[in-house]
Parts: sequence; C-alpha cells; structure tokens
Amino acid sequence: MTVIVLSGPIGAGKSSLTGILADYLGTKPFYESVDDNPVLPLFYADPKKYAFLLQVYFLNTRFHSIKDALTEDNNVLDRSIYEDALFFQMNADIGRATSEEVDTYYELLHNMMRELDNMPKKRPDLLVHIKVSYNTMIKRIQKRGRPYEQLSYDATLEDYYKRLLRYYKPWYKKYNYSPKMVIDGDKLDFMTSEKDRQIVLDQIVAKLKEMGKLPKDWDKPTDVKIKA
Ligand SMILES: Nc1ncnc2c1ncn2[C@@H]1O[C@H](COP(=O)(O)OP(=O)(O)O)[C@@H](O)[C@H]1O
Ligand SMILES: Nc1nc2c(ncn2[C@H]2C[C@H](O)[C@@H](COP(=O)(O)O)O2)c(=O)[nH]1
Repeated sequence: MTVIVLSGPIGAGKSSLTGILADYLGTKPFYESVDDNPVLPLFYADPKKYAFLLQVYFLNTRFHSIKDALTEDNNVLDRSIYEDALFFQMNADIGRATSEEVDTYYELLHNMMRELDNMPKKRPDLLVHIKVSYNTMIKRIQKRGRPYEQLSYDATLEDYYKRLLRYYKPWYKKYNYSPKMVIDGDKLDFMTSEKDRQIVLDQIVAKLKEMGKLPKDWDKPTDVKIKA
C-alpha cells in the first residue's frame, strides 16, 4: 500500500499532478473539496467572518479523505491534512480568527490527528511538494479562473498570496511525517509539455524506487495513457 500526498500553494498544480500521477501509477486520486465547497466563496467575500467556518469545513473533508486514503490500497491525495494548520494560522495571524476560535481549532486538529494515529496506516508514504514563485502562482490562478481568487476581485489577495508563499517555506522544511521531495513548478510545465510531464513522473518514480515502494525494474503499465 502506498499513499502519496501533494502539497503546495494555491494554483501550484496539485490537482493537475494528482490526476496525472494517479493515472500513471494506476492508483486512485482523492481531490480536495473546492467547486462543491459552499463556504469558499463566502470566505473570499468576507474572510474575517468565515475563516473559522471554512477551516472546520476543510479539516472535516480532509479528515474524511485521509481516512479513506489510508484504508485503501494505493492512492494520491491532492492536499495534505498537514497543511490545514498553515492556512488557519496564517489567517489567525492577520486577525481573521478570535483567540477562542484558534484554541478550539487546535484542540479539534489535535483530536483528529490522534485518531489518525489509531489507523492501521498512520502516515502517507511520500509528500510531493510543488514549489512555485508568486508570478507562476498568479498566472495559474488566472488560468484556472475562479472569480473570487482573482486579484481583480480583491486587491488585498496579493498580500495574502505572498504571505502564503512565505508560510510554506518553514512548513516544508519542518514537515517530517514522511519522506518528501520537491517539484519545480516554475520550470516544469507538466500540463502542456509532454517532456516536462515525463521528467516530473520520472522524478517521483525514482523516489518511490529509492524508498522501496516500487520495484527497481518497474515501468509504466503499457495500457495507461497519461492524461493532462
Ligand atoms: N506545471 C504546470 N504548468 C502549466 N500549467 C499548470 C501547471 N500546473 C497547473 N497548471 C494549470 O494551473 C491551474 C491551477 O492548477 P491546479 O492543478 O488546479 O492547482 P492546485 O490544485 O495546486 O490549486 C490549472 O489551470 C492548471 O491547468
Ligand atoms: N482559508 C483556507 N483556504 C483554503 C484552505 N485550503 C484550500 N483553501 C482555498 C485556497 C483556494 O482558494 C481553494 C483551493 O485550494 P487549491 O490550493 O487547491 O487551489 O481553497 C484552507 O485550509 N484554508
């Protein structure tokens, strides 16, 4: 059983790479609840009012996904539960949560993490982090086109996104729940370049082989077509 989790800022390419990787490895993809998330547009319209509710919503859906993923055979998750606190702490630091909400959130998070410790498989096997610069992040957010994430919707999002990138650096450095690796999301256009996509897949496969999670002679199953 192998569980891979993707991490990275908004628009880094996590969902895209989750699909590509799951297809390539012949495993199941698990996606974050975004387009069906009723709280997300409310949050972008009034972050102070909805930061806590959104976080509880995400934490709950991530908890469900990770529980399912840790009981299934092989799979890929498009964001880790370990990034949940990064988002909430950042929002709390800019005044979008009361101290009661912060305390309640951390207590809930710790309770949930303790539940995960009781699972037959406690941790993912590999974290694949997609690193992007601010410019790449913005280009991808524009390309994806969710209205409430655009700078034209709210100019303060520039600060929010830059801050998010700053929070990711120490977060990745500290992350120690599993082996980890970085994909250069600025250089590697795994959506439109077949060559770049193969480079990324080769890097991940090499890491899985090094960890003993794939046999040394593993090759892509011939009937698998990589979808972009
Ligand atoms: N490496 C990449 N090169 C070019 N475009 C990308 C790349 N990764 C993602 N994209 C595009 O950027 C947008 C955001 O990607 P997405 O996978 O939704 O990011 P995330 O899940 O990290 O928020 C999508 O339109 C996707 O097609
Ligand atoms: N406040 C929070 N917002 C979050 C969290 N997780 C995701 N998000 C937002 C960011 C994007 O607008 C959207 C989807 O994220 P992607 O990175 O997949 O584009 O949801 C969170 O924990 N807190």
